[in-house]
Amino acid sequence: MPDDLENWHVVEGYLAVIVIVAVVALLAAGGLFLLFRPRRKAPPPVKPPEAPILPEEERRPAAEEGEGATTTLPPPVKPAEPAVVVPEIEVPPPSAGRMVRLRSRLARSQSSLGRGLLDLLSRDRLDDEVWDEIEESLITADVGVSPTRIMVEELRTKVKVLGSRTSQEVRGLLREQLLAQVNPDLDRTLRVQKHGERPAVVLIVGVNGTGKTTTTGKLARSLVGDGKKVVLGAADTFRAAAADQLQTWGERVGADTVRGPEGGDPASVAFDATAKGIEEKADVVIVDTAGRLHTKTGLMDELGKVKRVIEKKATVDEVLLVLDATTGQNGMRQAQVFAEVVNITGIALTKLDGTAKGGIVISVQRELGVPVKLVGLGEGPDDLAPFDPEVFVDAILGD
Ligand SMILES: Nc1nc2c(ncn2[C@@H]2O[C@H](COP(=O)(O)OP(=O)(O)OP(=O)(O)O)[C@@H](O)[C@H]2O)c(=O)[nH]1
Repeated sequence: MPDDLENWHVVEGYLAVIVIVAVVALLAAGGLFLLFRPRRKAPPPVKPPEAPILPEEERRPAAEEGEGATTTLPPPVKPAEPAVVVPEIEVPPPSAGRMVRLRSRLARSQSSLGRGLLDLLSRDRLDDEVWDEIEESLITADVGVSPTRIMVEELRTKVKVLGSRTSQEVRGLLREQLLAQVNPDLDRTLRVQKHGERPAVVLIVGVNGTGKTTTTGKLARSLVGDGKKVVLGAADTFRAAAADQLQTWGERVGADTVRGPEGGDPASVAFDATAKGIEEKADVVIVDTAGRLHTKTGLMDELGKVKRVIEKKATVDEVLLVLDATTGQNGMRQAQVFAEVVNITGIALTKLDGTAKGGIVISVQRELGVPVKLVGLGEGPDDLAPFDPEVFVDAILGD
């Protein structure tokens, strides 16, 4: 074989080796690429749309219909247009006959006293022990020691004269005695008559918490019910809520309320209320005062000043002391402090529906020397009544 041919075979051998190596290298590189190729980032999971949150009452029927039940959603509620609130002026009933209307409330709270006394007085033998029991019943009902003694003495004498008694006679005797102590002859008319162009002024005094502001509001209603034009003065500047409360009472019956800044001078509010009453040609101005029993002189100064400034423009015709019937002797002591610092002309006895101790009517009149003119017989706006002694005594005795 010639040398050239031999060389050519050697070159061919080399070339084949190179090709094989190149193919193997390519395959290896491809495998490595597949193994380590960069991964494409997965897209974020798509969140299913959230179901609308329905109010409790709309969710409940769907649950009751069972799983898979379809619920028809109510059409979206259009927000209501803001309504213009026109306060409705109420027409309260007149004051006359209110105590008769509220008689059942009184009977409910007071008749146990009457029943007890009638039972004791109807016994065949009325010995000292029974008389002691009668005395105790009267004292427990807050009648007061000395009116109780007077009543028991009178009853003893009359029972002796009568001898045997029918239940009607016993009732008659007790009625007579109770009525005498309540005293139907006292003048209980509210002085709310206008003086020419000037309105009458009523000052409401008493300890806070006795129902003073409530009574002022109820009185305004009652006077409006009697056809009078009323202006209110919120001179209880000590308690901010009292002015709001009074204003609400006034708005309900169309009466304007004059108020001042919280903690301001009560006398200045009383003065402005009187001026407003004159300007509006009102019949009555009712001024609610603060009832802080800080010191007696402080109270005297405050109420004295309120009265003096009103009297620059009008006359204070009525000073009503509000007393909570449920507070018994404690309330009575506080009432006495007021009576010492201001000339009280009448008592408004509140919450008489909430106590069996109706005898307080007798004792408070006696202690303070002024008549009970108004009684509160409930929380309703028209549950304030002119006091009527006969209705009161009959409610105690029952039918
Ligand atoms: N049952 C009954 N509740 C009454 C009577 N008078 C007032 N009240 C209630 O007593 C509650 C308490 O009244 P008070 O705490 O004295 O409040 P107020 O009327 O603002 O009185 P002041 O604090 O004195 O201004 C209120 O819910 C009144 O409705 C009443 O004659 N009978």
